[in-house]
Amino acid sequence: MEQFNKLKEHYENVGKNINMRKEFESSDGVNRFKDFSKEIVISKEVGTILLDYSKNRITKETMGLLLDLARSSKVEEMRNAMFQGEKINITEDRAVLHTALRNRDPSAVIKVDGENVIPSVRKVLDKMRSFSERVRSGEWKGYTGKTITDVVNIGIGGSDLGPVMVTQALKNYANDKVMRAHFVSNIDGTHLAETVKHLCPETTLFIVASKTFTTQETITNAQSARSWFLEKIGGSSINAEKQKHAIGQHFVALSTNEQEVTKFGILKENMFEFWDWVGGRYSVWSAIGLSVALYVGMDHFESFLEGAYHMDQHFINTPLESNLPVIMGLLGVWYNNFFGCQTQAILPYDQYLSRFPAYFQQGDMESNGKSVQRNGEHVTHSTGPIIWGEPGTNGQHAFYQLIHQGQKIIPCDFIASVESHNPLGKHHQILLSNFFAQTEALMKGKNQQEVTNELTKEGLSQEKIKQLLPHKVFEGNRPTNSIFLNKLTPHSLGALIALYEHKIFVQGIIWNINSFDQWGVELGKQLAKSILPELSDKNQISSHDSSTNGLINFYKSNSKL
Ligand SMILES: O=P(O)(O)OC[C@H]1O[C@@H](O)[C@@H](O)[C@@H](O)[C@@H]1O
Repeated sequence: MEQFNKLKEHYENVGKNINMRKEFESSDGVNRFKDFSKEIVISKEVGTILLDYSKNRITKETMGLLLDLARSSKVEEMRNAMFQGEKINITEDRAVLHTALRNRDPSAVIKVDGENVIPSVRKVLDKMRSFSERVRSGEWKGYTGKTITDVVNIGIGGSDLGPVMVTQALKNYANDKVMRAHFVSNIDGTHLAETVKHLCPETTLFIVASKTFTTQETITNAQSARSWFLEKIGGSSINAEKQKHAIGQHFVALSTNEQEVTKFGILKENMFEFWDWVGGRYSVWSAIGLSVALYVGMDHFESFLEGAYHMDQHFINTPLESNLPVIMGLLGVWYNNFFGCQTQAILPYDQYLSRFPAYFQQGDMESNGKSVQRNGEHVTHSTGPIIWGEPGTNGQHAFYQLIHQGQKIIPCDFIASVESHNPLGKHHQILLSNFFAQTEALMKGKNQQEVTNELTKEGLSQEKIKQLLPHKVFEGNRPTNSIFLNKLTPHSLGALIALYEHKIFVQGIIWNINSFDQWGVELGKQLAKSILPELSDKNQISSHDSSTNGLINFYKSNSKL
């Protein structure tokens, strides 16, 4: 593509030689923050989100060329198509409408196959409100008449990671005396066993969360949870009618598949519906968010939706050059496709956001980990990066060494809030001083002269200085974005997640891939299903490759089958 070639040329002639420190120290450097940062107001109460992207290897020309690439890749047209409900998920023939779930415009009309989806969305939200209020207030009782104190969300992937991350992020808005939230995802029996160990069946509500309601891990965990529950309440000593009543009070489902839900034994009225146009990894805004609503209350959940809606509005209405998701998406393309960077780190300086990187590992890698273009042809360019990260400052004492002095360029997103929920004396200022210092250090580095001066000041001999010098030099020029919130609230969290969702969208469009299917997760599932029956007896097998046979036969010989 012409724009790609232009960028390639720009990279060769300018981009690869950009030295950020020199740019900041040049006469124009004082304007660099003003030129390469954007502040958007997300709400009056919550304030703004600031994106500082000045510590990137870019010039104004780079940004201009990247924006041309976005335009020529039809980012705006595809964005509008997504918001309007066109079936842009072509391999599954589905619309992509997680944005409809958080649309707060009372007169919104968004049609899929000629039908406005908004009334159904609002109906489910109403149902979530009335249910969560009844449970939280104690009006909804367990089978022995006790108030529910614990919810266990059983789901995996998109039916788990969102609720896990958001409940963790909004812990400050919850009251553990009203409700505690637990999550079971892994098929490893340990996860369920350790979770229910200290729970009382009379006061526990299980939420079975699965879009398809056929996911092996979730259904098996749900069946085992039901067995645990029934056994605890008296097992076969209580009659079928009583069992049915008890299940009705303690099991609800979040799904698109009514048939499977009722087959499992969950009452239709206890099912919270969503639709095939909600992708699993984009489903926290749907009924999948029920555990969040139960944990923090529906008002906070709706405020979370509102924050995302604000970011949606920003994404739709703002010119590309001031559009946060577009800017972040393009910077990612710049490093991925021109510098050959393989990974992208997400580093929240906020303990509440400790699962944010893990959440976007699925969000980004399941969306853009593709090798085939929308038209079925193989891509000839690099696509989705490897996403990873941990909260600061923990990461600093673990893997930042490689970011500072390793051979790989790792673009990093630093995320922090001006105001902390737990400032604890100086804690928050210490945290923020690290947030500021790291991006400065990564950009600036420390040159030979600076190291020499420092060591001389310490009184080291010339010989020792010579020995240490190469080890203590920091090349710098490591790119970072800083995302600064006023405060982590349901509202700003919603906006932050939507920012990343749309960034992923922009990149998917530029790479011309379908960000909304996930065929890559199927093969392993299929093979596991065919291997499972082979594990039921001691007979040695030879139906696989020698490695797989060897592993299975080792298990068979050594287990107590
Ligand atoms: O919500 P269910 O249908 O159980 O799927 C759970 C997860 O399954 C995985 O294999 C992926 O396809 C994810 O996108 C999905 O979120």
